[in-house]
This record gives sequence, structure tokens and C-alpha cells, in this order.
Amino acid sequence: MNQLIERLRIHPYDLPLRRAWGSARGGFDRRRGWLLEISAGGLHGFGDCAPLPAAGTETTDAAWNALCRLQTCVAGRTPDNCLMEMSDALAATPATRFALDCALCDLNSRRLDLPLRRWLADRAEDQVPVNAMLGPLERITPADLQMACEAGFKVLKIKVGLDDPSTELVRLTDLAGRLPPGIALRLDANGAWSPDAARRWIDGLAGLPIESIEEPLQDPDPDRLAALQEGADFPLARDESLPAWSEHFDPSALGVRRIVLKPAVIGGLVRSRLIAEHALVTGIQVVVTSLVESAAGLWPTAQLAAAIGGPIPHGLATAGWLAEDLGPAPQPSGGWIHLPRTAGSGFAPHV
Ligand SMILES: O=C(O)CCC(=O)c1ccccc1C(=O)O
Ligand SMILES: [Mg+2]
Repeated sequence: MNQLIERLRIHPYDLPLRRAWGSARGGFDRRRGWLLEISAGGLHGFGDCAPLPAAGTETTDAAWNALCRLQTCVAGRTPDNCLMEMSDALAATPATRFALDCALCDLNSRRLDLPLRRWLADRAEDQVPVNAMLGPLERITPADLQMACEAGFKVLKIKVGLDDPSTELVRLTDLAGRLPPGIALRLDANGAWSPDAARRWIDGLAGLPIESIEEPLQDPDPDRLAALQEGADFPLARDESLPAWSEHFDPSALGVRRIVLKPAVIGGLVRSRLIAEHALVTGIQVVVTSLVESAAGLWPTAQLAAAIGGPIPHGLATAGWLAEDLGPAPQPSGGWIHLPRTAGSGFAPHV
């Protein structure tokens, strides 16, 4: 029943974006990485390794070295034990670990004829709410907001912290004032602000429909964040400043009410689910987001979000940023991503 892994194939890819991604931590206009394909007993499992060091993964070189090591020692292992056996070797390469975990979860759930989300959690949802990702504030027009609202999104995410804080606050206040009822903005400063600038923003946003702010502070000191969070009537979130994975992760010591989990930064689906469970029982909110990966990474990430569940929109509406993809990607509809009942992650490569 538990067939041995016959081989691991590594297919490099280089996908252009429709338009450049921008943030206070820099941007990119292509996504480069490797599609992983693991074969065992006539079944295939897929994973995506697409490092993005600015978001907390290893470098491309480190990922490539780790993939080469995997290629020589994955064959002959069982899909159940492979990740555990390789875990030490992958400790410093979370995007590579994520790719292997996804490929194995895809394969293992196909073997049991289960959607990946059910393999992660018995009570997984079949759809997840998602936010629109509109990009940097300075490029957003009222027409962009209107289009996202008409598409059914309830939470619209905007990148801030790319320009002078007071200029940006005026612009944001103008846009927020145009929103129809029931729509809110999620802001992501990607660590751009001083404590003073962050405080002025939070005070300036009072009364506006703000859903949350990710990474407000340059220096994400938990006491500073806790003081800011105290004065905000919406959650602040930590994302790229989360401490690296450890068994002793304490979500209540972060200073904020929400964490953003990018499984390619955390180092896998199973691990991300453990962190999420831990956070949720402590009363900390959890949002899962992509790294603007290919469909091979976005499908399993959406399956993880469905396994975690909850009403808060996840950052998974990113397929539209890519001009080309490795296969059909999860597409939002009415502000939701609906997951198929088929076995595995849902990813199938273009032939
Ligand atoms: O959250 C989303 O809607 C999309 C994901 C996202 O914003 C992101 C994607 C790649 C790198 C960093 C980030 C980020 O949240 O900072
Ligand atoms: Mg973020």
C-alpha cells in the first residue's frame, strides 16, 4: 500500500507578472522557481519552490542547493516518512521544505482519495473567503476599488509605506471615504514606519473602515506593537517579522492580535496548520497568504486555508498577478475560492 518514492523531478520555470509587484520591501516583475514532481506507485504529487528572500525565505541559490540534495536522496523513501527524514537537511530552506511537503501531501491525499484539505483536517471547509490584492496605494484609483467591490470582495488589500506617511494618509483617507458600506481595507506597511508615523496613521484612521494593518513597524518590538495595538480598534498583524519556526512558538508574545502565515516562509503546510491551531486557541487571528506563487503552490496553500477555516479573508487572490502559469490556478469568485472535491491539491500541470 505504501509504495516507495520512485523519483523526484525538478522542472524550472520563469513566469512574467501582468504588472510589477511593489511594496515597502521591494518588488518583482517575474516569479522564478521549480515545480517539484514526486512519483510513487503510478501517482504524482506536485509542489512549488519559489523563494522570495524579502518575505523571509532562503535565497534562490540556497533553494537550488537544497533541491539538488533532495534529488539524490528522496527516491526509495516512503511518502509518509520522507519529510521527517529530510527535515534537518531542510531546516534553513523553508521554501524548499514547503515544496517537498506540498508534493508529499498531494501524493498522500491522492493515495487516500481525499482532497488535500481533508487530509490536513477532517472538518475542513470547501471554500475560503479571500481578499482582493490591489497593490501599492499610489497606483490605486477609485475605479480599481469599484471593480474589486463589483467582483464581490469584502476586504481590499493595499500596500502602504512606499511614500511619505502624511501624503499617503491623505490619499488613503480619500479612497476609504469612497467605499460602499460593508467593504473594508486591509493595509500592509511591510515594516515601513517609525513608531511615531505608525501612531499618527492609526489615529488618523479612526472611524474609517480599516480591517487590519500588517507589519506597521520597522522595528517589530513586541512591547511597541502591543502599545500600538492597544490604541487601534482593528487587529495589527505580524507577517515577515514572525520568528522562525520553533516548537516553542508563543503566539501571545507577539504584541499583535493577528498572524499572517505564508507556508513557503514557515516551511510547509503541516507546520503552518500546527501554528494556526496554536494561535487560534490563544485568541490570535490567523490569515494564510500566498507568496504570489504559481498554481502549483497556490492550490495547496488554499487547501491549507480551508483546513484552518474561519471567517477572515485569506490572501490567496493572487493568480491574476501572473501573466502565465504552470496550470489552471484557483480563481476567486464573489470573494471566495471554491475548492474541488477531487483528491489531492487540485493542481494539474498544463500539458
Ligand atoms: O495577502 C495577500 O493578499 C497577498 C500576499 C501578499 O500580500 C504578499 C505576497 C508576497 C510577499 C509578501 C506579501 C505580504 O503580505 O507582504
Ligand atoms: Mg504582509
